[in-house]
Amino acid sequence: MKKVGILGGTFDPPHIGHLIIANEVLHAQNLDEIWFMPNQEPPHKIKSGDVTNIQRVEMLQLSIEVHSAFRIETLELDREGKSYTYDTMTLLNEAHPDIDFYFIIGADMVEYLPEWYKIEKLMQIVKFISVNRPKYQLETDYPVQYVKVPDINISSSLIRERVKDGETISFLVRDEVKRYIEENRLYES
Ligand SMILES: Nc1ncnc2c1ncn2[C@@H]1O[C@H](COP(=O)(O)OP(=O)(O)OP(=O)(O)O)[C@@H](O)[C@H]1O
Ligand SMILES: O=C(O)c1ccc[n+]([C@@H]2O[C@H](COP(=O)([O-])O)[C@@H](O)[C@H]2O)c1
Repeated sequence: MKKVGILGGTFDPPHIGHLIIANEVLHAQNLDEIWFMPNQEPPHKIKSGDVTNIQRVEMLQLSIEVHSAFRIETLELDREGKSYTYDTMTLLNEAHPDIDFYFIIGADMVEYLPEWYKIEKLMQIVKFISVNRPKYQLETDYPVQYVKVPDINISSSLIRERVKDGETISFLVRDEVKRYIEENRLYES
């Protein structure tokens, strides 16, 4: 069976933390590929409203082109409403019976797991891999594997605040993404 890690996210915008954790998990778990999966509506927070789905996908494309094992899965963008992972993984398992999926989450999402939609059933249809994230706890009663990554204190919120305040985002996102944000005047207000 092919082993694929799914990094679901809002990617508003994608930053180097996403790339680092994807690469670390790819190697630590001997996965074949990582699929970056932008959500339509994040179940637990509100998108910034500054970007379109197409812009988030374009920034993801610019981010992942560095790695031949990185792909984008746009399935959640075809569905309106909140992107519940249970619904998505049911569809992905049906569409790819030859693939063993691993859903990758940062420690902030581990803390939130008890609130996930149909969490008990979700745990039965996909394996979870967690990674550490500064300021969040990894303890959970759910059967989640753990991959230790270098602590990365970068978030999409930080990038948005920096742009709004006219501060640098160099090296926090890929240069191509920085240029895209500037050219499209994203996150300025
Ligand atoms: N610096 C990081 N360290 C570990 N995990 C991270 C990091 N940044 C993002 N993640 C994980 O990547 C996934 C997608 O994150 P997302 O696209 O929501 O970015 P974010 O930085 O958390 O965004 P925001 O600041 O807008 O909440 C989530 O599982 C999140 O926990
Ligand atoms: O299904 C849920 O209830 C659920 C609750 C919180 C987060 N998720 C998913 O977890 C991934 C990371 O979430 P986010 O919002 O931090 O980008 C993303 O794919 C979300 O759709 C899913």
